[in-house]
Amino acid sequence: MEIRNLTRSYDGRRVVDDVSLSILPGQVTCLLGPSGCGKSTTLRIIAGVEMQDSGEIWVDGKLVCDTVFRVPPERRGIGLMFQDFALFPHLSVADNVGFGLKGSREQKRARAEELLRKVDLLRHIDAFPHELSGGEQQRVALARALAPEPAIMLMDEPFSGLDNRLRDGIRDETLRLLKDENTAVLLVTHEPEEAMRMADEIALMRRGRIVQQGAPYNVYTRPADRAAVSFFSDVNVLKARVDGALAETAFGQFLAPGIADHTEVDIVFRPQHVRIDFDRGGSGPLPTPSDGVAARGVVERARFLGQESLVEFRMDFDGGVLKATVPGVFLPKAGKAMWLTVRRDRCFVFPAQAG
Ligand SMILES: Nc1ncnc2c1ncn2[C@@H]1O[C@H](COP(=O)(O)OP(=O)(O)OP(=O)(O)O)[C@@H](O)[C@H]1O
Repeated sequence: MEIRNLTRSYDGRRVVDDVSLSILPGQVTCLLGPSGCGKSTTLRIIAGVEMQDSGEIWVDGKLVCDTVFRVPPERRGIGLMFQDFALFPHLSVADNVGFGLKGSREQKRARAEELLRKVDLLRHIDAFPHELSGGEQQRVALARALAPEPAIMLMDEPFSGLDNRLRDGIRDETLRLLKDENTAVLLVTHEPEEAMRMADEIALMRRGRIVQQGAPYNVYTRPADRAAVSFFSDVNVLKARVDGALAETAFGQFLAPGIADHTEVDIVFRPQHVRIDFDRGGSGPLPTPSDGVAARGVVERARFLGQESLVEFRMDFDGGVLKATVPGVFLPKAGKAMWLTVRRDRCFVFPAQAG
């Protein structure tokens, strides 16, 4: 499926702004972004329940809709799965799954059996929805959406109604089934973890626009801007000014290629890329090319978060706070002086943003 330059405004405000995307068979593309950025509107336009102001949607080289021509939703070969998926309460599991299918009763039953076996619910084929747990109902909804063999599946926050314990298992199972059926998937979510877990491709959306697109690893390690870094994790930000393609900081110099002299920059890095060293008689580790210069800070607070510990330092050089995470348990006492260094290859330098 190819989406070209979709635009949609409400009351003069563009909520979908020139969105283009390709979605391939057997791949999960995640539309990831904060609440209100236009993800659901994009999905509703693709589903055909909402009209765009401009732009086109193509499937398999055929035009599905532009501003004049429009294939109706039910003839687009698109399956839908939304957060508030509703099974028909008065129909059995088998009839729910077979609902959108053509053919004889036996054929519908056979397809329902095939899919229910795949989601491991064959034993519940004659049960009614209220007899199933939330997670089981979700799997029935997935089987129902996949039953007509849609070439494309649109999923809008499909797992957000489930409790955490169930969610990981159902996500993985859903992924396996979608791959098995070679479906092209567009999944909308506001949770970076979900996108990282599910996606072959992430399209990061902000204020109606796609600001970055790529494999999860690339989007995470080569973010387009400061907001893209902080969307995925906590960040630390150092302020500096460029001089001769270098930005001078208490952690030493950072390369700022392509940024004009005198530009204010943000040097952004994640807490897991801060290294902590103990104070040795008032000094820290010697400078290295990979870690730069050490800067002194005093522990303000340390908390154990389960897999890792988060330590906040009040830094000597500007009185600001920097965060560091350390795997396992590391809970130094407040007031203890330590030295921080930052992995150079994990820092991003961007022209400064306000705030
Ligand atoms: N029918 C409508 N009329 C007017 N404004 C709308 C309509 N539908 C959506 N909007 C507005 O468009 C913006 C984008 O909404 P949309 O639901 O696409 O965002 P989203 O990224 O999916 O957010 P969420 O994750 O919270 O659902 C919001 O500000 C919303 O208030």
